Amino acid sequence: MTHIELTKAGVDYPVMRSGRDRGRGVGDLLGGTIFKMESRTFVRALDNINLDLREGVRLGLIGNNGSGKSTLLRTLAGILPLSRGTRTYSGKILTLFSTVAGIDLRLTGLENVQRLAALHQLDPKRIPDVVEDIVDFTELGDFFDLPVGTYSAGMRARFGFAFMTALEADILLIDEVIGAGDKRFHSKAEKRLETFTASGGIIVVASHSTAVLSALCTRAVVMRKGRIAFRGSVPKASAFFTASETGGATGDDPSAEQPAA
Ligand SMILES: Nc1ncnc2c1ncn2[C@@H]1O[C@H](COP(=O)(O)OP(=O)(O)OP(=O)(O)O)[C@@H](O)[C@H]1O
Repeated sequence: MTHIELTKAGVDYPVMRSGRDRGRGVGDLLGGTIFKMESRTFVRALDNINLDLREGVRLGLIGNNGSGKSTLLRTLAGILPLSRGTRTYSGKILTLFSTVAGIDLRLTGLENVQRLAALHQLDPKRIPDVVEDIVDFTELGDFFDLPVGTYSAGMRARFGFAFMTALEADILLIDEVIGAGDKRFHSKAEKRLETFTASGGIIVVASHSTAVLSALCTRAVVMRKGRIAFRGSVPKASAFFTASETGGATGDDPSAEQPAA
């Protein structure tokens, strides 16, 4: 059964530090927590994260700059090792971080699909169908035969999303890149993600846009200084996030301690 789970997970980045102590920023909302241990400096980017994601979940991550969304996605993906806690998963994980890993900006959309298909060991017989599906979904038209480097950010988001969702993944992890797409793309993406989770897939999307998360996700967690400050429906999480930005919601939400999403 497809699942991905973090238990009491934490990530500390070791950093070089020579600057003086400037104290906390306004409201102390930005970034993780800087601390010293044995004369070395670290940024605690994730702390005590409990997430148990099961089949059919579409989870959004929301939070200020530096609150830990990208670190959490990379931890879920297994790209970053944990400093504490455990990660277990079953299923094939694919990521869409800023762009598709392995893409060559000098090659056309079509050439990239052919290359990436080989990289992902796609059955060559499937490539024509995948190409047709991507052309249809992205609506790139003649741009499909131009180098991907000539695409706008939103066009690249369309291309990357269409390619990743055409592969047979169980868990999709998507960062801010999705926010570059327009409304039409988000509504097409929503339908595709619905189908993906209906057949048992898991999706985690990080975005600053509550509109994007409302369109793509059914649940959300609010990250704050590397911790889960709130978890619940997307509208409730958005309201909590907005209130916390204006000082109306402080401290971790008690429900955040429940490993459910
Ligand atoms: N390579 C790194 N080395 C040291 N610290 C890092 C590194 N990457 C991230 N951090 C720190 O980890 C914390 C979390 O960063 P992360 O990129 O996960 O946040 P984010 O929520 O994705 O931010 P944003 O919304 O700005 O993209 C921040 O304090 C950041 O300074």
